[in-house]
Amino acid sequence: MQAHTSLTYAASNTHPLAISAPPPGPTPATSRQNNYSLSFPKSPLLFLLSISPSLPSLSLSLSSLHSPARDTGQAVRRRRRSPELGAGGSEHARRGAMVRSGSLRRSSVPAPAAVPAFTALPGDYRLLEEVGYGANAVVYRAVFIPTNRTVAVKCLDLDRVNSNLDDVRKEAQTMSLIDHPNVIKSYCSFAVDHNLWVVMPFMSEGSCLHLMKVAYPDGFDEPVIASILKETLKALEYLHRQGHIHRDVKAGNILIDSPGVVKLGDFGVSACMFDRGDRQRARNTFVGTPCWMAPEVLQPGTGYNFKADIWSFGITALELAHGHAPFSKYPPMKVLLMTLQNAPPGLDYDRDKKFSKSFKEMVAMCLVKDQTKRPTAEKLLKHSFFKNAKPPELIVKSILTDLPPLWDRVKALQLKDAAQLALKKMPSSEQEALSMICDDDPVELKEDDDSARITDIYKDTSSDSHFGKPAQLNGNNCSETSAAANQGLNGSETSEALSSNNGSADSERKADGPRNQGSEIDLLPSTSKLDPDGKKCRSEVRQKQRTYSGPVLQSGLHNSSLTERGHIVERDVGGQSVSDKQKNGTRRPNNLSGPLSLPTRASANSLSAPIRSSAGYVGSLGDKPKRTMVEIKGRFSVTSENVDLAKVQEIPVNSSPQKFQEGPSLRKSASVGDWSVNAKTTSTSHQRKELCNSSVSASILIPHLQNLVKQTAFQQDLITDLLSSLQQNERVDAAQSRVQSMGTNLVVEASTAEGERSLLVKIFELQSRMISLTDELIATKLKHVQLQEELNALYCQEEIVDMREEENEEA
Ligand SMILES: Nc1ncnc2c1ncn2[C@@H]1O[C@H](COP(=O)(O)OP(=O)(O)OP(=O)(O)O)[C@@H](O)[C@H]1O
Repeated sequence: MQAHTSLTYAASNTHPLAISAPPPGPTPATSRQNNYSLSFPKSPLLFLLSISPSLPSLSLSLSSLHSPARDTGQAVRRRRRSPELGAGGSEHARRGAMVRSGSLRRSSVPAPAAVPAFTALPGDYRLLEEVGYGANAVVYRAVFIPTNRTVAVKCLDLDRVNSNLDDVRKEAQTMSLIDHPNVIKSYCSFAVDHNLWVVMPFMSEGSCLHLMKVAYPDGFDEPVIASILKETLKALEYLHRQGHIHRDVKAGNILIDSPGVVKLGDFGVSACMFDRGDRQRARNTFVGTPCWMAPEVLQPGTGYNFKADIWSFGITALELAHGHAPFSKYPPMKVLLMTLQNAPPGLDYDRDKKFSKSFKEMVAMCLVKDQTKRPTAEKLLKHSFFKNAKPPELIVKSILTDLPPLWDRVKALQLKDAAQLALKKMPSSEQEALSMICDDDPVELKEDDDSARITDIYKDTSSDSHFGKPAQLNGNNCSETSAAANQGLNGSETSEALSSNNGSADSERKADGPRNQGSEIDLLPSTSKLDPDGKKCRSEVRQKQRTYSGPVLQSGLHNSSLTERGHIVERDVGGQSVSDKQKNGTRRPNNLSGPLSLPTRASANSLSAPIRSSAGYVGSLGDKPKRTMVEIKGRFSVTSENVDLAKVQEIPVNSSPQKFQEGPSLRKSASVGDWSVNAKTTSTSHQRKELCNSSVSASILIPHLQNLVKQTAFQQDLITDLLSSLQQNERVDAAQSRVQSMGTNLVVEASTAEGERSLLVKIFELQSRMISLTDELIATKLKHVQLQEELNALYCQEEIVDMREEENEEA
C-alpha cells in the first residue's frame, strides 16, 4: 500500500468537517431541501472550521461536502445507466474509507448502501493524461476505478504552497461546498504525502484560454463571448451571494465541457467575505493574476470586496474578445503600475467595430476604477448584453467542433511554449525591468512613491522566493501506461506569445481604446519600436544613467535577467510514465538550483508553469534585504505586512555595496577620471613647498579611486551575471535538444539559440577585456602616482637642501 494520508469522512465523524454520506438513491424532496440548506454554511463558522494547517496534520479530512440536488439527480440517472456505480459504493464501504458525494448530512443519518461515491484512496484513481497545470497544481484526466468514471484530479503540491496552506484548505473546502451548475466543485480531496488530490468533474474541453490558444487566437465571436460570460456571471453571482470572492476570474479558469457547459473553477485564492481577524486582514493582501487584478486590490491597505471580481470579469471579457488580456505583454509590475495609473482598458468604439455597443457598454461598466460604481453580478446579469445571450449548449458547443482531444492540445501547446521559450532565452527582461522605471516619468520623478517602491519590491522579490523541493508523493501502483507518456514540457509563462506574437502591442492598444492611448504610449517599454517621439532614446539614456548610478538598479538587473532561462531549465523535459505521475503527483522542477525571478510578462495562464525563484543565488552575489512576496506564475500575493516599503526606500540609489563602504580599497585603485597631479617640475621654492605639503594621495586620489572601485565592481557584477546567463543558456540548450529529440521541428530555433549564445560569449569576452584594460589603467595610474610621489619627495629634499643652503649662507 502506498504511503498516503487518507482524508476521509470516517464513520466516527470525529472531525468537525466529518459529515456522513448522502442517501443512496433519490433523496426525498424534503430531505433534499434540508440537505441543500446545509450544504453551504449559513454561518461562516462552519466554513471556517479549521483543519490543522500543519502538513502532517493534513491527514484530516478535506473531503467534499457535496450536496446539490441537481447532481443527485444526475447521479441517479448515471446509476441507472451504470451498474458499477453501486458496486463501487459498496466496495468503498468495505474499505472503510469512503467519501460519498451527495447531499450534506450529519453523521446521525445512516450511511446509504450504494451511492455514486469517491474514495479517498489514491489507488482507486488511475491518472491518465495531463490536461492542465497552474501555479501549484497539475490536473490530470483520471478514472475512478471502482466505477470507471472519468474525473479530473488536481494534484496540488503542498510544498509549493506551504506558505499558504490555509488557502489550500480553503480551496478544498470551498470547492466541496459548492452547489451551482456553473461552478466546479470537488467530489472529494485527500492528501497523498506532500500533495493534495482534489477529485472533480472532468471538463473535457479544458479552459477558454486553452481553446483560444489552440483555435481562436484572436478571441471568440460576440455570441460565444456573451454565452460564456453569462454562465460565468451566474457563477459569480452565486459565489458572491454565498459570501465568496473568487479573486482569480480569468479565461484560464473558465472551463468548458463537451456539451457546452461552462463552469468557473480554481478557488486557489478565493476569499470569504465573512472572514474576520487574520483572514479579514488577508484581504489587504493583493492576490490574483496582475492583468486581471482590480486597482483596489493592488493598493495595499485599501481593502476590497466582491467588486474586485467584477473588474476581473471585465478584463476576462476583453481577454475573450481579443485572445489576450490587456497589458499582458508587460512585466507584472508594469501591469500593476499601468492598472493604477492608466485609464481603465476597454473595448474601443471605433477599432473594435465588430462588437456591439451593448458589449462595449457592459465592459465599461465592469472596468470602472471606483469599485462602488461597478455593478453587482446580479445587476450585470440583467444587462441587455446578457439578456440576448444564447444557451451555451447551442453556441459554445459550436466552437468545439474538429478539435483534437484536450490532452493532445495541451501537449502541443506545451511543446510550442517550450520552443518559444527556448527562442526567448535571451530575455529582454532587463530592459523591461529598466523601462518600467525609466519610461514612466511619474515613477522616475517620485522615487519615494508607491510606484517606485513597487519597482523595488519587484526587484527584490526575484531574489526571495525559491524553488520547491522535489515532490515525494507515493502514489498508487497503477500499471496503466497508455496515457501518453507524458511529454513533460510544461510550457511556459510566455505561452501567450503563441497566440499573438504579431502585432499584439497594436492590438493591445486597440483593446484599450482611445481613453488609454496617450498614457499607454508613455508607458511603452524602451524596447518598443512604436515609440513615436524619440522617447525610446531618452529612456535608454536614462536606463544607462540608472544602471551606472548604483547597485540598486544593478541588482534588479541581474535578478530579472535570469527568469526565463531558469524557468525553462526547471521543466521536466523527458517523457514521464503514468506510474511516474502517480509517484510524483505533480511534476516538480528537477533542477532547482538555478536563478529565477519574475516572468517577463504578466500574462499568466493555465499553460504557464509555476514561477519560483531560487534561494541563494542572488543572495550569493550580494545579500539583499529579504522581503516576503509570493509571486507564482504571474499570480501575486503581497501582504502589506510583509512588504516594508519604508525599508525599500531607505536604499539610496547611489549607495555602495557594503564592501565599498568599509573604506577605500586600493586593490584596483586608481582614477580613470580627469584628475592629474601637476607634474610640472617648476623649481620655484613656493611651488616646491606646495607640492611638498600637498596630500594628493589622500584628498584627490581617494575619491577617484573609490569611484573607480565601484565602477569596476559593477563591471564585475555584470560579468557574473553574464556568466550565470551562460550557464543557464547551456541548460536551456540541453532542454532544447531534448525537445528536438522528441521529434519537433526546432532546428531553426536551435541555431538561433546558438547564435545568441555565441553573442553572449562575445559580450562576456568584451567585458573581461574591459576589466583587464581597466586593471592596466589602474596599474599605470598607480605607477604614475607613485612616481609623482617620489618626485615630490625629491622636490622636498631639494627644498630642504636649498633651505639649509640659504640658512648657511645667511649664517
Ligand atoms: N476539472 C477540470 N477539467 C479539465 N481541465 C481542468 C480542470 N480543472 C483544471 N483544468 C485545467 O488545468 C488548469 C490548471 O488548473 P487550476 O487553474 O485549477 O490550477 P491552479 O494551479 O490553481 O492554477 P492557477 O495558476 O490559475 O491558480 C486549468 O487552467 C485548466 O486548463
